[in-house]
Amino acid sequence: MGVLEKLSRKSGVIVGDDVLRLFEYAQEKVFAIPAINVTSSSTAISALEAARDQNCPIVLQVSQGGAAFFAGKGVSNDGQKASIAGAVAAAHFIRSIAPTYGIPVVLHSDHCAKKLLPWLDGMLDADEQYYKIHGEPLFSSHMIDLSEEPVDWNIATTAKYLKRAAPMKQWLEMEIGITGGEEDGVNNENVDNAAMYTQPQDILAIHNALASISPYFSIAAGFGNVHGVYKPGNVRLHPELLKKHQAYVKEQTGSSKDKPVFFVFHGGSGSSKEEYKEAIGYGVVKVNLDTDMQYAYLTGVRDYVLNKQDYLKSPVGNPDGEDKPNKKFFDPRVWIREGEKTMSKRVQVALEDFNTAGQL
Ligand SMILES: O=C(CO)COP(=O)(O)O
Ligand SMILES: O=C[C@H](O)COP(=O)(O)O
Ligand SMILES: [Zn+2]
Ligand SMILES: [Zn+2]
Repeated sequence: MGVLEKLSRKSGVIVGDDVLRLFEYAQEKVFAIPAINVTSSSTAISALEAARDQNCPIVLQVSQGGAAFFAGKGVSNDGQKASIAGAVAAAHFIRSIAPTYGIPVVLHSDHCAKKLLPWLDGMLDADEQYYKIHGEPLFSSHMIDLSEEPVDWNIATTAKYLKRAAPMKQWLEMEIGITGGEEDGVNNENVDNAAMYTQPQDILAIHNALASISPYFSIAAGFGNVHGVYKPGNVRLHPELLKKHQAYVKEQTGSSKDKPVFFVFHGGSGSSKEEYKEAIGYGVVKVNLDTDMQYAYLTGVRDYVLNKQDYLKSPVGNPDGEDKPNKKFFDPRVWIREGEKTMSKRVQVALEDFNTAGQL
């Protein structure tokens, strides 16, 4: 008995009502799905492998910069061309490989600020083209992040995008309240403290505006979240705000649900198990993790290179003999694999922390 019973597609990229059912089930069983930022086939499979081994669903997401990296840093990103092409390529790769891992996968795109909207427009064009052929969008979901703009404009523009996504039953995640730290080169390190903590009235206004269009949306509400990892004590999270938002929306809308809102936890790296647990208890269904994964991937590669340095200094010749070839040490499948293993282990820790493990 698990989430697979609720899903029409049990393996590979899921869309539409399956995404809704997955998040509903997560709220009911009080777990969240880690959303792992992927920038390559290698990081994508590291996350898939972890979810397969823990028998659970996973969200894979590409940021605007990550998508450009997928396309290749040597490609011009004028007009978001590289970010669009890279996101589409990542989506096709993930769609093609995910069934091999035998788990449901949500295919998502991360923060899209106002100046990056041409990127989202380009992905939506690809979704609509895919929909014409396959009856479903290429991506399960996208994020729009107009949290730095005036609230009214944020809500009205998000609603416009949800209207475009709705006929495809595509999920849209939006942001209100600014996530601190850095994202896509936008520095929010000195942002006004109050702007980082969302007000319940804003959540209600969003809920009312979006629920009348489509049920397929979630809110990344600021509760002190910060991207990146900092010295302990520098970030103060207030997940209890999410509890207040749920109670306020329930009271104001007369909803029969105790958790009428699907929340997303941004800046998941560096938080404590207690913070995750509390936030998940208040209806967080997705926790974004990037920085911890970047570091985990590095450690495997770093330790390999440091431990094997005498075998990596030249193509031939190592401590075992000056004529010994080093090919089996510098083959990228060997050292990149070490990064995959350490990243995969870190994803597994998240799957346990968020109570995702074993939920299939
Ligand atoms: O929120 C994130 C991506 O949107 C990830 O944040 P971290 O890098 O802090 O894990
Ligand atoms: O926004 C948060 C994610 O960590 C994405 O980061 P990025 O823009 O450096 O790829
Ligand atoms: Zn943001
Ligand atoms: Zn984020």
